Amino acid sequence: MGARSVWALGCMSGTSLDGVDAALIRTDGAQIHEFGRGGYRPYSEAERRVLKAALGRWPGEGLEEALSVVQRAHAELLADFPEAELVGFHGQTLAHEPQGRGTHQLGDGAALAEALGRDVVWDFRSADVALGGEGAPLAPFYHFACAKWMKADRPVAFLNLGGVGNLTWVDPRKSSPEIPGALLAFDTGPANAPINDLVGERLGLDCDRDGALAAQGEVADGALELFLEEGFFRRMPPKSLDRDDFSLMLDLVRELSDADAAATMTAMAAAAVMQGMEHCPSPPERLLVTGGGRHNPVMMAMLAAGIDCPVVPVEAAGLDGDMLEAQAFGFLAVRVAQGWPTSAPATTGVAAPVGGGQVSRVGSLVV
Ligand SMILES: Nc1ncnc2c1ncn2[C@@H]1O[C@H](COP(=O)(O)OP(=O)(O)OP(=O)(O)O)[C@@H](O)[C@H]1O
Ligand SMILES: CC(=O)N[C@H]1[C@@H]2OC[C@@H](O2)[C@@H](O)[C@@H]1O[C@H](C)C(=O)O
Repeated sequence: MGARSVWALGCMSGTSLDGVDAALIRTDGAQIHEFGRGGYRPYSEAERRVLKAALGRWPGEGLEEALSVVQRAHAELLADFPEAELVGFHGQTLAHEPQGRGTHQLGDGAALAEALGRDVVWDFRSADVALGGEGAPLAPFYHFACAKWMKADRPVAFLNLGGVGNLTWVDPRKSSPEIPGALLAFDTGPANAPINDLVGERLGLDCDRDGALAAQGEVADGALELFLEEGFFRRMPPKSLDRDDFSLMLDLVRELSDADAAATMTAMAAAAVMQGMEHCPSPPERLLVTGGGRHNPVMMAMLAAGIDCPVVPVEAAGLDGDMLEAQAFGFLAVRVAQGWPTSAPATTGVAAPVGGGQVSRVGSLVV
């Protein structure tokens, strides 16, 4: 493919199970040349129930209905983007045990390529896990490109507050042409997923919108301390999590009122990030927050109170925090098509830099 810049369409169905994001990005897999439009296809209540019931399952474990939800949602959304030359299809993570059974993103990229008539890159995480890596997070190489795009000249950190949280520290002054040099990345801990589960179970809500419930509650310090005793927080990065690895959180807040439980879980997500910040090799100039959690003012205020550098949404740097992960998988798709790595020892703990992803070609990309 040389260093040609292509319009890639990245699509992400995240651990929050709210829907599929898609975003266009023009890139050669090293630099961001232009951002394009994005789109969103929410899952219906019934679809979300099907996906939730499929969580924790592996291929061959009765996933036909969930697969058809994922395929249909993506095909519908992606049909609105005829200008895409290449598609990066993350799929829906159902299970993630990098040191155990592997990692499982539901989705059939070959079928999607046929349905769309576009080349599709998919199954981004398996190769990394096969080489001893965590398989996640994979956005860090894209965060590095964002730091360059922003013309950052000092270390910055990116925090994604999705269902799970993940942090990337990047020094934009150091890099090689194909592998970003100075990076450290890892999952920080649970973020929105347990809060969604709490308010879903107790109040039938999708999420604690704008932190309205948490704002009325008191943080239960005892529960917060027990949470921080989890072994995950003593592990050195790189490290990653499955969506429900911290299901004990619901037990820790079971006796609390709705508002106190929401406040405590929000504080848990923020405290996990504060612990994570201690791993940064040097203090970042600022912490740029992406993902749905940046819309939660209670979570953002807790982070700002506990972190030494400014904590701001990525919009402060001209980026789009609702689309950044989808853009990341468009960017990574181009890297895979180039034969370039998508992860490295410092981002996933993989033995050597590796390019994940299967490529299902139907010939849309002129190389
Ligand atoms: N206004 C808001 N107030 C509170 N929470 C919000 C708001 N908007 C979004 N969220 C939270 O953000 C979540 C969606 O975040 P996002 O789309 O970044 O997650 P995801 O991509 O599914 O997860 P992951 O990054 O773990 O794969 C919602 O499910 C909700 O919990
Ligand atoms: C296994 C998996 O799907 N992990 C997701 C999840 O959601 C956030 C966090 O946990 C991160 O590790 C990853 O997603 C982002 C997009 C990543 O790979 O960078």
